[in-house]
Amino acid sequence: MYAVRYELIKTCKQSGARLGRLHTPHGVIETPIFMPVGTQATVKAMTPEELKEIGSQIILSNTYHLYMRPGHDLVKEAGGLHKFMNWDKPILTDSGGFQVFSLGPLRKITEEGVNFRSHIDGSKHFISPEKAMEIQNALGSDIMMAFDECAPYPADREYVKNSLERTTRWLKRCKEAHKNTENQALFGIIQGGMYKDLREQSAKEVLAVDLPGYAIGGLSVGEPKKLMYEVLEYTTPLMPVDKPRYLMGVGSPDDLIEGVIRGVDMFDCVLPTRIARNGTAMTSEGKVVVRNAKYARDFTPLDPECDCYCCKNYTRAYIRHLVKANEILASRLISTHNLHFLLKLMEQVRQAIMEDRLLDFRAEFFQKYGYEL
Ligand SMILES: CN(C)CCSCc1cc(N)cc2c(=O)[nH]c(N)nc12
Repeated sequence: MYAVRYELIKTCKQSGARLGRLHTPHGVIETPIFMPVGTQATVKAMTPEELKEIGSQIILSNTYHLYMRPGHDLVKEAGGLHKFMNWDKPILTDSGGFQVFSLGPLRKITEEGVNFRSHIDGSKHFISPEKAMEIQNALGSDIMMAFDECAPYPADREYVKNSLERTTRWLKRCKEAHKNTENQALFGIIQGGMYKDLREQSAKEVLAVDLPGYAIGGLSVGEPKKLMYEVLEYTTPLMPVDKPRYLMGVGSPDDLIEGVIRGVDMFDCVLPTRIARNGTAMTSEGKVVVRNAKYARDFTPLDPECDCYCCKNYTRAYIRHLVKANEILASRLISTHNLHFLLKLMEQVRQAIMEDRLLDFRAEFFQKYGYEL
């Protein structure tokens, strides 16, 4: 019996996309789902109440960051991550693999694990699959990601093949080290870069490890969108239909819709909150860079079609003023809007799957947002 169980509700007759429900110890999640990212135990600039208000069903946090600060033992002492950050819905934690590999020259990979220096104070550290599991077990997240290597892009075949094979060996060690299987679900991560035969090999090896869910890693690492869609096209069909499929690190509006059409159920991305802090909003008519002078006397909302707290109460002129004055409220308001925009988009996607019209919805949305089909 797993801690997390996926229920396939319906498949869209027009696109093949899936409508599902993910049952977790902290509640049920309607999929396809976008997961706001809260790397350091907070979705930046947002309170848990505000996240619930805009419809967040689950949030992400990060093993590497919380291990480095404040330490997983402190979070455990606080009663676990849910209690520590006052979030009583599901939490997914990434394993830290991606983060330690992003440290570049500061890290050394061995079969045992990864030696690296802290991005905070340069101190030496070591994370192994076992350590990544110990940390996530201490955090108490509902879904824990296996410790993997996300190969860089581009990367040569030899490197990608050796890396995916080590990721498989690490996955087996993660499963071996997993305590608390009743309350926490371990997801495996399929790698293989942009090579079809290596994706097939990684899928075969990772799916041979019986787990409640699986992710597609190694994408959204700088490759062209078309290449990501191509890899998805031949990877998702290899995955079981009765388990959730999580595409890691993906989150622009077009990528979410294209990913759902290719059979993905779960997504995460820092994009909505990151661009918010740079003063950029996602709106139904495309991006609005609100710091732009043309909005100085624009007394209309960020998005005329949006019913979020920001769009109901503030104008572009006011938000531009806050951005120019580097006021904290600018980040709060634009983050609220951008997250609401993506969560609302996924709600419309789920509705379109229910009505067997997701391809029509894509055409309508792309036309308005200014995307090319
Ligand atoms: C908070 N986010 C920035 C981090 C969560 S998603 C990170 C993330 C993003 C991408 N693109 C690929 C991978 C991958 O292949 N493996 C792992 N473990 N994480 C990944």
